[in-house]
Amino acid sequence: MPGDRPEPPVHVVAAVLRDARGRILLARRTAGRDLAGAWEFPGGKVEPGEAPVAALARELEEELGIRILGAEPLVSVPQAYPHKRIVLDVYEVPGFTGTARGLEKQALAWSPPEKLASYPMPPADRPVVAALTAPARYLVSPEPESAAAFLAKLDKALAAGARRIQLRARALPAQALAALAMDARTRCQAAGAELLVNGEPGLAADLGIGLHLTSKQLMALSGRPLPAGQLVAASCHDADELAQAERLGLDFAVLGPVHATASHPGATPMGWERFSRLREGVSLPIYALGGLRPQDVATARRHGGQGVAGIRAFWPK
Ligand SMILES: Nc1nc2c([nH]c(=O)n2[C@H]2C[C@H](O)[C@@H](COP(=O)(O)OP(=O)(O)OP(=O)(O)O)O2)c(=O)[nH]1
Ligand SMILES: [Mg+2]
Repeated sequence: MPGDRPEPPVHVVAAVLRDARGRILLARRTAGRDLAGAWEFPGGKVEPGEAPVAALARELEEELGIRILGAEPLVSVPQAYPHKRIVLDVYEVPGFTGTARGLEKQALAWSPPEKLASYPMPPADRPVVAALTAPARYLVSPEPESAAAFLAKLDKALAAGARRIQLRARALPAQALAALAMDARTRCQAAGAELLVNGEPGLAADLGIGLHLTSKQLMALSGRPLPAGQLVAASCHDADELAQAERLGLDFAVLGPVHATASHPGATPMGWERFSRLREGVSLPIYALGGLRPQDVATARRHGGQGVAGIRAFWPK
């Protein structure tokens, strides 16, 4: 209907609580409620007029019997469910007093971060788990001028902490690209970083590295092109592409352009509001791309993003 506005989302606050061993607390939703049986981050709905952190403190006192000593924003995930929309606003809690107990008869579990993904959770929680366990920045290589120059930059980027990198070299002949990807793989492995190659499923399979699909490749596929455990990502610009990325079981997507950018002058920027609305329709982790800087991670996280992706601004000079 023209002018029809969707219901405003329900604001939900939830906490990342850690024990002395770094494990994170999950609570199981009890029978008879929506999403019953799913494991979630403890929390609940913000009441009218209530500040989010006050709501968080109240919910954790009611549900777990603890008092929090602070709360730092982690990620705020807009998510559309069949009968409602929510914003799952998640905070890192640096400390708390008391012992967490399931005061509403809910089961509790302390999970190491790397095991979180093995718990069945509501769709809105997948981006939260990704924010806790995967890199906030995704570096996309500028078209390499020479192999040596590219590898020198890669070394610098890895030394500066880059942990997820896309080798995008659309102009290189196949053999030169394969050689460069092998050298890059060695360096990324040594640094504990992930490497994805743009647009080359065969090369990714041969080298056992990740694959970043163009939106055109994404839409032509009918299944996931590499086994689970080998990263597959895609460039997306709209709801159909994101839905296809989710259907294929991809690991993450890049969505943009958020702002105008010199590398894609013809594309219409979507802005943060549209980024959030598109994010709502899928539960994939999504990097924002387009006219962003590495320091825009917090802004991306406020709109439900995993973080930011970029080309020039993201590489050491
Ligand atoms: N607390 C929490 N809620 C989540 C998570 N993921 C997710 O989709 N949700 C959804 C489930 C619910 O639809 C909504 C939270 O509502 P709720 O029913 O738990 O709220 P509440 O604790 O205030 O409980 P109630 O008194 O209204 O039953 O958010 C999560 O990780 N933690
Ligand atoms: Mg609750």
